[in-house]
Amino acid sequence: SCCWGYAAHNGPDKWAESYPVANGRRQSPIDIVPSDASYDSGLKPLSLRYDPSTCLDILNNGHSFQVTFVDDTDSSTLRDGPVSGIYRLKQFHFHWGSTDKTGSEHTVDGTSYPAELHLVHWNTKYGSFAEAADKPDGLAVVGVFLTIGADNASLQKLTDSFGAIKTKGKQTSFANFDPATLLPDCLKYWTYDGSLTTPPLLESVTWIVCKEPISVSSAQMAKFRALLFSAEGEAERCMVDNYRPPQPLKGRRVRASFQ
Ligand SMILES: NS(=O)(=O)c1cccc(F)c1
Ligand SMILES: [Zn+2]
Repeated sequence: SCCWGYAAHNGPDKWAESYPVANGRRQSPIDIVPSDASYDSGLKPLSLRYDPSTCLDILNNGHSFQVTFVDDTDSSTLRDGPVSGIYRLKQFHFHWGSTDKTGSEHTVDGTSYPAELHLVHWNTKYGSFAEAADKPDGLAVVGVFLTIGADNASLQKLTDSFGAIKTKGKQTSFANFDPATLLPDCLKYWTYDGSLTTPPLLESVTWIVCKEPISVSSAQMAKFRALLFSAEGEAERCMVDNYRPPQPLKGRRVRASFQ
């Protein structure tokens, strides 16, 4: 009944009670079926240009951990790809599982990854994230899958700060982090029209899901899972399985930037 979450009483199956758009026509995430995606030669390469000095802080918001950026200039932007205009980076965050078998929001041919990174950008034609958040072309989120492998030095900078943000509501300064270090070498992507994957589930997102994953080690995943959904002084609830399962495609087309 209270705030939304990922537990049985307030999780994805209950969200439609407070957010009827949960049953809408362009909900996210989806299962991406590569053989059903159509190559679109009109899709441009992604232009992601980030300025590490715009990195502000890292926060446990009770649903995930999030790194927030100063977005009052065009220093950190997404251009081209499937979008027109300039989109500014607002924040990035992750979704992950309780085991390495599950955790991503998008799936590929029904396969889940242990985690998924979301880099959230807003369309500068709307002046602010808040104004852009409910417009059909308001947001563009780049999704990057994480796969178990070698330690990821860039992720290590994030996990090293987790001691200061273990519980809901904690935040700490986080400077000079370059989000480009979290991107795969190859920026081939799938794109489709979708939504926020958490309440308010607004249908305002152009999704750009990278085909190539980045690595994360099992030890690093264990650190993600040691974060807490709960606030200090509350009964400890490990922050795991903070992902929404795939939603119906409802006639949408998924395009590929590659053949
Ligand atoms: N998980 S997500 O769709 O990227 C998202 C959810 C809520 C707010 C936001 F800015 C991004
Ligand atoms: Zn997300």
